[in-house]
Amino acid sequence: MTTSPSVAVITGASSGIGAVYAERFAARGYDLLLVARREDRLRELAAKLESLHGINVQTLTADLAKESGMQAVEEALRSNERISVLVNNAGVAHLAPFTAGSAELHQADIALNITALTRLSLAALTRFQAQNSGTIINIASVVSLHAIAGSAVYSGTKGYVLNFTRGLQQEIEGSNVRIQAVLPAVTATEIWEVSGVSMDHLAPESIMTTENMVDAALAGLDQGEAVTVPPLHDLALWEAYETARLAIFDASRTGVPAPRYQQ
Ligand SMILES: NC(=O)C1=CN([C@@H]2O[C@H](COP(=O)(O)OP(=O)(O)OC[C@H]3O[C@@H](n4cnc5c(N)ncnc54)[C@H](OP(=O)(O)O)[C@@H]3O)[C@@H](O)[C@H]2O)C=CC1
Ligand SMILES: N[C@@H](C=O)C(=O)O
Repeated sequence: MTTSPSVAVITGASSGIGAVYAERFAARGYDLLLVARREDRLRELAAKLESLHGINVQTLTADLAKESGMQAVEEALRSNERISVLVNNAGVAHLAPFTAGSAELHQADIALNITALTRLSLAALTRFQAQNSGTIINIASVVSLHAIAGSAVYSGTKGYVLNFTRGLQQEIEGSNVRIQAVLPAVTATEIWEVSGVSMDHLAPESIMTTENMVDAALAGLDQGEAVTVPPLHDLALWEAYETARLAIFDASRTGVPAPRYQQ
């Protein structure tokens, strides 16, 4: 009896980081379900990966900032029992002063970066927990840890992705389900043109290729990391940050205002 390959669902697979995740999961023998709005790009990538790797690739054209798009992907995640990987990668950035953006623009960015990621995680994780297997990869950002002028909404959404992932990781502890948060820094993709900041304005030495970013992130996944920061060389910095973060949380359970606030 032959068993069908598992399926990896990759959102935002029509360019950049998502397209490389598609290639890497194809090389690992997965069938794919590729999601984005640009159908021509998805079909082109699907044809290439099918012919290179002999796998089956489905495409789903969906706007994940819209209810109908979210529902279409939720339905696939709920109904296809072969899906064992979800890469929540689709995301958008508009890097400009907060008050220069409209309510509609901010709402659409939040819908894609937060709402869609949350709903697709729910659809996938419900089944993954029931079958005690499956992997979710959530693409956050180093700006999950820091915000600068012009990145308030984008950093806010990516902060959500990191903390949301941390919460889920606590809930699945002890099971065979895996959830990883990936925090890329500057990576050479189209997101920069969309964001309003050209990559030409960035320090060339700070820019990582999509291939290096995804390969490092997958190495982190294979090593069992919960949070992977591909370009961070000094791991001691991360460990100090984690230690301080947890220490502040624990030390805040005093029930008493700190002396500096007592008048
Ligand atoms: N590049 C960087 O420097 C960094 C990127 N990231 C994150 O990496 C992820 C991937 O981005 P990246 O590869 O850089 O950028 P790209 O712009 O190359 O890719 C974004 C992907 O998301 C898809 N997408 C955008 N809007 C929608 C939508 N409304 N519905 C469905 N799909 C959508 C795009 O496809 P389509 O337009 O066809 O819909 C595209 O496939 C994002 O979450 C981003 O925040 C994090 C840190 C750094
Ligand atoms: N995507 C980048 C900004 O647009 C980032 O997360 O650093």
